Amino acid sequence: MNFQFFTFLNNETGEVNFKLILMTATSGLSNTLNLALINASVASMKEGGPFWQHFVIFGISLTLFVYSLRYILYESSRIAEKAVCNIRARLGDKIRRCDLQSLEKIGESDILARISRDTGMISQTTRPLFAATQAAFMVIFTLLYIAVESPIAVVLCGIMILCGAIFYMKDRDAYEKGLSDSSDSEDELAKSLTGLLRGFKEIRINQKKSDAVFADFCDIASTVSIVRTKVMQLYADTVVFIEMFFVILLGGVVFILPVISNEFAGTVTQIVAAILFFFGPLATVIMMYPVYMQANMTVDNLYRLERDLDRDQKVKNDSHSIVQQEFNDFKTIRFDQVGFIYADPDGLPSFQIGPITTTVNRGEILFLIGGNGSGKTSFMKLFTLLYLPTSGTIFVDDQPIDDVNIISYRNLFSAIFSDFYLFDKLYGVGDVPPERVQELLKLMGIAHKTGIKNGCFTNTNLSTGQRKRLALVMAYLEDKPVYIFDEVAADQDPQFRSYFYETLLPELKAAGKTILVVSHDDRYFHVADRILQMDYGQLFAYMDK
Ligand SMILES: Nc1ncnc2c1ncn2[C@@H]1O[C@H](COP(=O)(O)OP(=O)(O)OP(=O)(O)O)[C@@H](O)[C@H]1O
Repeated sequence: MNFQFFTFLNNETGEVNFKLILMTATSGLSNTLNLALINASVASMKEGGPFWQHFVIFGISLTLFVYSLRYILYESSRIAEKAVCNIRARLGDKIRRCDLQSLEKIGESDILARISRDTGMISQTTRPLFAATQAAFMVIFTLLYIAVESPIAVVLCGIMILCGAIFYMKDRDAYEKGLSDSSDSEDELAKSLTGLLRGFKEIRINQKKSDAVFADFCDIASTVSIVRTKVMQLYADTVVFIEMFFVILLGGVVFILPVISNEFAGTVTQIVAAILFFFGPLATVIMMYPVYMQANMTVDNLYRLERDLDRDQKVKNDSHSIVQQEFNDFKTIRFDQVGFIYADPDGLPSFQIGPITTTVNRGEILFLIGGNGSGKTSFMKLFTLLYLPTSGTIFVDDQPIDDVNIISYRNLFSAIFSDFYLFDKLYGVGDVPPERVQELLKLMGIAHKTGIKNGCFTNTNLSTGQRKRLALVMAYLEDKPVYIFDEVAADQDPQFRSYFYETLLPELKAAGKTILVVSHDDRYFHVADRILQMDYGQLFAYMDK
């Protein structure tokens, strides 16, 4: 028996404890006691019953049952939500500390499916699974009760349940495979849906593309439907099996037992009542078993994601909560034979950056030029150490950057990449006076489009150029020693472009900032102290003042 799901709940919360198990068993036991008391009371009617003693014990047992059942249902809901919250927080934390390359390898849709769909499944199924565990206890105690009433009856029930279990288990592998296929095909569907949403503009203006994408989406949706139908049909077989099994069990007790044992006649009513009584719980246990298998699989998926996030985590000592300022007064950033290699899906090198040996001085304005695919973006990711070098070392002054100081190094930068994301809150800039934000918005010419309220921008539905200006506002507020601007001026009007190159960059330089700008605006090349060129992954000096 695989207890992975319950182990997961306990690992995440430490609260699947003895008391919870005891309460689950108590709930099963007290309900069996209810049955025994009802049976005893019925039997006592021949001797002048029902007796008040039975009634009192029945009251106590019922109270115990209600209390323990309520306890396990409340606790299991709380534990499930706590476990889900913990794993979401832990995975979220690992994601933010993960290497960019690992994140790119795992893929956004896999992460979204795990953190939203799989954790949602755990939160939905935990309570029913605890209820099924309680039902399993009830079945065991009811069988014990039958054993007390008639040992031969429990042997017959036991044999029949065993045969039933063997028959039922024969589909287990098919069921597990069906669940696994279903989970894989739903992941594919999530990926396809992401494409449909992200590529909305492209497909909306191209009917052929729209039809092809939609056909692909329908194919995947239909695969999901076929796989799910198969799983559900196996589930339907289970339901039919349970109904049939129950009737066979009752028939066996009523027709076979009297033939093999003549002491049975006196207890027939109690035993039939007991079977009728435990049928509900037994059905729950059997029906919940596939759900339990699915829950185990979900836990597997979550831990697989966690392992993937951990595996490529090269920076072990990520003291992320303490952002040290140790490099803020740096004089130089030096690349010593720094190289980076992309690998294709077979692990073979597909594109190489460097090895690069160069020095960036504090307060320099550097322009980076190069053709499409020459490696500019990759170089920026390497410069900021979002990608870790596959060879060579980066030095800040004379200090090599390693696992211990990499977080401080990364915190030197404020970057606007071409695919930047704009948060609508002023995250990570402390308590900035709203007047200062307003002043910057005015400076960037977007004060009429957005403002600041309770630490949030009032509007982020802006044009591409305006969004870049808002990103510049954030970059100013972050006030880092090194700025990286990837084609920030490309979507700006001529006035702002001129302002960006001829006022903003020199002002930042005057404030001691180091700036790397990806730009093809040769009209403004005079602003740069140096121009670097990327070509097939190699860095060359294009112009040096
Ligand atoms: N995640 C990745 N995995 C594998 N190869 C990649 C990846 N990203 C980029 N490359 C490859 O690295 C090379 C350099 O890409 P990069 O994006 O750095 O170029 P770029 O100069 O910024 O191009 P552009 O001006 O078109 O944005 C390209 O050949 C590209 O195919």
